[in-house]
Amino acid sequence: MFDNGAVNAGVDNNSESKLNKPLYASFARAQVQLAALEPIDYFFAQELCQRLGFDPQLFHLLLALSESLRNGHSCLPLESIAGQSFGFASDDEGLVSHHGFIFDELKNLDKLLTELALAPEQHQAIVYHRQKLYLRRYFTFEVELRQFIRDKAGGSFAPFETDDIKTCLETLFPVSVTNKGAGEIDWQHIAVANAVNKGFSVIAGGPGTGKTYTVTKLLAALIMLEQARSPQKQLTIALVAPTGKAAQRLSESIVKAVKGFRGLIPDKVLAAIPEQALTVHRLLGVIPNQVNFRHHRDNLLQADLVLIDEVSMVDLALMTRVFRALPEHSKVILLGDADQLPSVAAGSVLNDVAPRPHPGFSPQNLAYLEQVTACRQLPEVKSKAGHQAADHITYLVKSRRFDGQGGIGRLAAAVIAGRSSESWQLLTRAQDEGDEQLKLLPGELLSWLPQLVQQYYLPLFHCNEVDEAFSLLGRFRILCAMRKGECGVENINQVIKQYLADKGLANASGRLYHGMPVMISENDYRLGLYNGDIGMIWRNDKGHLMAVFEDAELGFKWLMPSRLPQYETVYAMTIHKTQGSEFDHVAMLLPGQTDNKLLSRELLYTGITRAKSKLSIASKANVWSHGVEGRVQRYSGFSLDTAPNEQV
Ligand SMILES: Nc1ncnc2c1ncn2[C@@H]1O[C@H](COP(=O)(O)OP(=O)(O)OP(=O)(O)O)[C@@H](O)[C@H]1O
Repeated sequence: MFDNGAVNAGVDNNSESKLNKPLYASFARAQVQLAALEPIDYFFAQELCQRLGFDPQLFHLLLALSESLRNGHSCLPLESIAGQSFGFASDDEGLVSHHGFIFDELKNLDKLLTELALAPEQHQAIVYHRQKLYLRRYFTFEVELRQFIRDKAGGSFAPFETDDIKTCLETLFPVSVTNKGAGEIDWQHIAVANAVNKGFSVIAGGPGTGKTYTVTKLLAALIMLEQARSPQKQLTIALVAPTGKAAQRLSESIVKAVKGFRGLIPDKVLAAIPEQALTVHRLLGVIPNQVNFRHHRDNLLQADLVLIDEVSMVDLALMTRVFRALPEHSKVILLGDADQLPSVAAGSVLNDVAPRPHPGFSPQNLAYLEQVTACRQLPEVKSKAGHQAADHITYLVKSRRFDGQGGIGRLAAAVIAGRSSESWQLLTRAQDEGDEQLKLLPGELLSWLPQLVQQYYLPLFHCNEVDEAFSLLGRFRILCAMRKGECGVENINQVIKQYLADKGLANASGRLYHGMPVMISENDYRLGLYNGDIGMIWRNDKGHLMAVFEDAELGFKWLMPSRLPQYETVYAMTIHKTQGSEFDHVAMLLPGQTDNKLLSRELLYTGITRAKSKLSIASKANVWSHGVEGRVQRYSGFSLDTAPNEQV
């Protein structure tokens, strides 16, 4: 069946026996018909059809659902596939390699799934709800998370007096520019005012918009107000981020902000702001070799407030687990940049809770904000229906790092807005216009790569101390869109290793060498090393080659290389893996061809915004515009604004 070349050939829609028989004789036969089919999709669909019947439409819906989950969606909306072909592929000449399968129209698919009784209360492994098909696990996560957030947003804590908030804000924002003139709203001031009386808040904004600066003032505000209300009470605050690197950056930014606030904010208040951030996994308490954490709904965390940074990287399942482990009274503050790539695993929590553009505040919230900040220019929400999720979100818009004139900031803004020709012009003209920040690298890899290696990687071999080497390593990184191909991570790392080996410094055949930068590619909870952690191979005082990693408590953690979990060399890394990190100089390489599903404006934006002061890009014009025009879309059924009985 299906392997005679015709689309949907051999499907007997009327046959009684069809529901008992697998549609394809084997996985290999299915692969002949359907392009990009993975074993997991096939066996998932087989397994479920054993119970639900081998209806061809259902079987292929299940394949599509499994593929959706692999691609990070939390569900499969029927409208995204109804009437369309699935698994079809042809080559450049139009020669068909996989005939695929054509899905029925929406109303027929809807009828089929409705009749199968897959509603949430039916306790099937899959759920059909509001024309979306889910794996029950993800449906449950969405329902749960939405309810948790709504409960927090509903506020089960004692609010502060408005006058006290006003006084506190006057201390924190003494020369507020809130009313300086039209369009000059100080969103940092508004963000603190907005979050200080809520149980759930999101502060979102691009790089350098002052998220950490603002949230440090917010923590100070909460501590001041709490100390005034109950002097004996010490707020327990947990600062967390999804990766070790992001946690380290959060700690550093908070320390810097606290230092800058001395004199403005009482020392007693600043002393109560924690400066050490943890990874989300560490907060929840990893149990080696188990998916469950030490903290969960029956063993709650002790926290009055949990601040989660870089939320775009946190997936749906992990976020739900954090909320499950929180006591009822604890507040949650999420920080992140919703324009960045979503999490690797399924979900797009930040995007789902913080829709853009901001629809405005509800009249009630607006009145409160006007009262405590004296700002009269805030946007009011147009529609008054539903739950006011937008009241819990504030966007910071002004970058303090990129002044709007520098190339990196302008390029990032043009890319995320999808303005492909403008962004390409920024790149091509950068040289002529003397832009110090941007550079378009010439086409041939070997015409520019050696110079960057000499500038940034050769000096690693001349460092006497390991901390000097780490600080050098943190200054520059090559970011690739992909792993494979000439411009992929694997090839670039090999080319650099060979170049260094030719100079007698590195070892290109895979043996360890002094000064080799490595990145961990699997979590090892016992060693406290996580996927994405970056370290170096370094000769210790005794002359032994050791693996060394920066460590928040120890300074450096030294390990025998034989103990390392899986790792790879890291002169170049994927853009995906650099989320949560920044470098003074970034060189970003795009593939040579446009036939690449990974390219998207979110990917380019994430890569661009990893650069603090210099960005060099190697790309062809057509690949660049293909990337800027592409979008990452994540399907989910999650919305905070629907009424409770509408579920998800
Ligand atoms: N209102 C302000 N006045 C002066 N400096 C500010 C202000 N807001 C932010 N900054 C400075 O701008 C820089 C970036 O701020 P911050 O690190 O808080 O931004 P962020 O949005 O958290 O950045 P990231 O992209 O690193 O997450 C810091 O040096 C900070 O001290």
